[in-house]
Amino acid sequence: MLSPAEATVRVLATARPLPTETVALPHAAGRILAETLTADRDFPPFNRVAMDGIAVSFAAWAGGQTEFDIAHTQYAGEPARPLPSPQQAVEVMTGAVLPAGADIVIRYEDLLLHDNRARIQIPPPAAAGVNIHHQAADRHAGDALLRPGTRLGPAELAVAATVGAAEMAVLRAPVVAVVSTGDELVGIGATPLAHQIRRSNVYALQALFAQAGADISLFHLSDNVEELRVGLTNILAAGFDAVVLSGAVSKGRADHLPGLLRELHVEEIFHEVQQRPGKPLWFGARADGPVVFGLPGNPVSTFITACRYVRPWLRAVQQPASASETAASIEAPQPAVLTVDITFKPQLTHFVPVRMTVDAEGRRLATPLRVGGSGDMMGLVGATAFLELPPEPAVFAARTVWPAWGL
Ligand SMILES: Nc1nc2c(c(=O)[nH]1)N[C@H]1C(S)=C(S)[C@@H](COP(=O)(O)OP(=O)(O)OC[C@H]3O[C@@H](n4cnc5c(N)ncnc54)[C@H](O)[C@@H]3O)O[C@H]1N2
Ligand code: MOO
Repeated sequence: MLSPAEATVRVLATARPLPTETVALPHAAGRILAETLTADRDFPPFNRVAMDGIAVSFAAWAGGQTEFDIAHTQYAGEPARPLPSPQQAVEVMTGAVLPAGADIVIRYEDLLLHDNRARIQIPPPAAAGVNIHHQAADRHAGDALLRPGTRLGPAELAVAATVGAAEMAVLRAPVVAVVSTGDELVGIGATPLAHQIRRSNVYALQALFAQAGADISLFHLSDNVEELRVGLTNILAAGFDAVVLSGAVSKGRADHLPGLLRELHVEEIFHEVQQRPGKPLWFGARADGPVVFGLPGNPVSTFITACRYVRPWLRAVQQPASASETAASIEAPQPAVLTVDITFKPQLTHFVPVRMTVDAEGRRLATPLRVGGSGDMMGLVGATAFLELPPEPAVFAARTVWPAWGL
């Protein structure tokens, strides 16, 4: 049976970068940039007044002059007019261009204004430049600001807007079918009969994959082989990048998926991984078609295998071929200190949902949550990561360090 590390290699080997498309800036939120966005001008583009007040010549003020006639007022959005003489001042508003000839701004709070004259109430500082955001202080024209592979969040979109990127090349979002299977499952709006439960897994998967940038369609298929065959045939032909199934991959008489997928020309890449939860995990791919994840149906197994295998695949297909730091940007576990002893005897990698905290020395501490078993989805509430404990040793002592995957 494959280890989680070997299974990961096989999953990621199927990941190809998605094609690029051009989208208008308001539609780029959450997408992965596929080009370099550069500064089209200096930032700030001019010496920008940073406080409302007056602009004067520092040399005049430092030379002893404390009263200045106000020559005119310079608002933000007006072409710059110079300071007529070093003995005068210009009233300036935040965001205005600093008048040529002035090199310091004094806030209204530090002035007395009377009869078009300003008297400065504070001593001059050591040097000019105060309350001025100097041209190119942040970035120079031509500087690369955002590189391919960057996920476009709020800050990145503001940068794109300020350099005038009204549209930009991004990777197409992965399109993913999330499919629940099982005759015991009813919709969330239904009142289940005594032998039924509401389908919950697909909503966890939908939220998880949406966070990872995917476009998701939900489906439900019954355990009836004929219905499964027809439903799967349609889903496999519908142009999805990935099909993620939950349930029906274990050894039960209604666990038809592995056989059916083979019949539908989805090549099995592996079935079963040396892990708990999630041992029955199935993974395959169809030539010129989607990859298919068959996640074990128990809710904790579904969730952890989705985090551990599907999400890295979604990240990998969202790395443009031109991105330089591909390997680094693919998710990696972080070391964390286990806070309690754990004993786990099976020769399986053990995934343990934990809540992470940081101690006074900055160490990341992992405290296991009380999860009743892989059916106990309630136990996952509050989890912020899961530990990956190897098959050996059977006893994991408090204060030892293990890899943790963030949720
Ligand atoms: N004889 C064996 N039995 C089982 C084995 C095994 O190795 N030998 N493995 C166990 C493990 S481990 C797991 S995990 C489960 C996985 O089974 P399946 O993937 O076939 O999943 P199902 O049987 O369809 O469902 C399991 C469980 O999860 C519930 N479920 C399924 N889908 C949903 C959903 N969308 N929302 C909420 N709950 C869902 C389902 O009702 C079942 O209770 O097999 C063990 N058995
Ligand atoms: O290993 Mo299964 O995935 O625990 O319930």
